[in-house]
Amino acid sequence: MTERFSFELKATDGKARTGVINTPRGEIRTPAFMPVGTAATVKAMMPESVRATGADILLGNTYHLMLRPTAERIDRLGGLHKFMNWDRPILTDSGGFQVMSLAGLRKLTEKGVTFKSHIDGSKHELTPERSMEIQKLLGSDIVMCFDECPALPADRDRIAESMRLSMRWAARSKEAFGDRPGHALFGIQQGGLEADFREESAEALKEIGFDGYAVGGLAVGEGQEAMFGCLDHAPDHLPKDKPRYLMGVGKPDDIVGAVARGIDMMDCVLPSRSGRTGQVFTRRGVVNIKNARHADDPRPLDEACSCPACSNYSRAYLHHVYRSNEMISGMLLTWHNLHYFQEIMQGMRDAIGAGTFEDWQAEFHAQRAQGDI
Ligand SMILES: CNc1nc2cc3nc[nH]c(=O)c3cc2[nH]1
Repeated sequence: MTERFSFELKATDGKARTGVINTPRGEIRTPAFMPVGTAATVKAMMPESVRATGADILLGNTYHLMLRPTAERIDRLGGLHKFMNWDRPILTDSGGFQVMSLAGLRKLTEKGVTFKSHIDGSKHELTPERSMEIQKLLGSDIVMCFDECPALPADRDRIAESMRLSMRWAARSKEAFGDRPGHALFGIQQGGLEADFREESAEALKEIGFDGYAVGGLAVGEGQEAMFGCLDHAPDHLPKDKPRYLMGVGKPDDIVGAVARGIDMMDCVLPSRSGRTGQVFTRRGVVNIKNARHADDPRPLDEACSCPACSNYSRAYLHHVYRSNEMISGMLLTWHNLHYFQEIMQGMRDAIGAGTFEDWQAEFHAQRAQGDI
């Protein structure tokens, strides 16, 4: 077990990379997908089940936990790992993105943001310094800089102004983070879809120096074509020897396309949220389990899947418990979706290691039928 945080690049295939991030709480195999554990739980999953799907690391949300139960209470109770019974690595985001998408009555200044809680309307402030303090109280292994993620579409002036504010906040985040062996601080590249601003942001972050670099400002409604267009150049300016984390992505084909463009880590609520709304991801495409055509279908969701849902239950059963609004529906479908997302990651890690990523991608796309299956 290492006391330090380090990234080992094991192999590359084109722009795709595979490696291992070593942390005091265990290793993270890359490319890695992080299930989202918003309020100290990956919804509908026990932590041991999250691990059983193949996850090495999960994500916690600063915004939600600072409001309820508060970072101070989690610290008094031994930190987030102990609190939620997950002893492997946790990455926490810095809160800015959730403030802009969830909170009420927001006021943005050079200092930070003030806002009203979406839970009880109480007033709060987030600054780079406060975000670092909260993430330290939570005990997270990978801390994210406090940044501002502009809504797209936005004009170039707005994108530049926002990116430059985030770069000043990145420097303040680094200053406030201090020197914490075994813990990592990741900078977040901004710049919208503008190649010149993306390069300027990367240069600013490298000047400050971070343990890893996120590509932020994407998966905000720009669509896959625009996102991939940005990913065709944005990661190129980031250090090759540090992990690259694309925030908030995504659907299976988004994930594959991002890895093909040099991304090492991703997170998304899609597999868990979809597990609760009956949307099931399979190697042949999406199954909407609420569709009446499944009512008498004795087959599993996916014959080739080894998860508990596919091993022990029929589509007819899963259709029934979804329609009956039974809790086991969210449990089984979430488990399946997370299992499938981790299977995609393992497939890519193996293919990149073997130099067969092109063929793997071709097979991945060939298997996907259109629409419901
Ligand atoms: C679901 N899409 C999405 N989730 C995000 C989280 C983020 N956090 C910090 N900074 C970001 O730019 C950022 C962008 C994001 N896009």
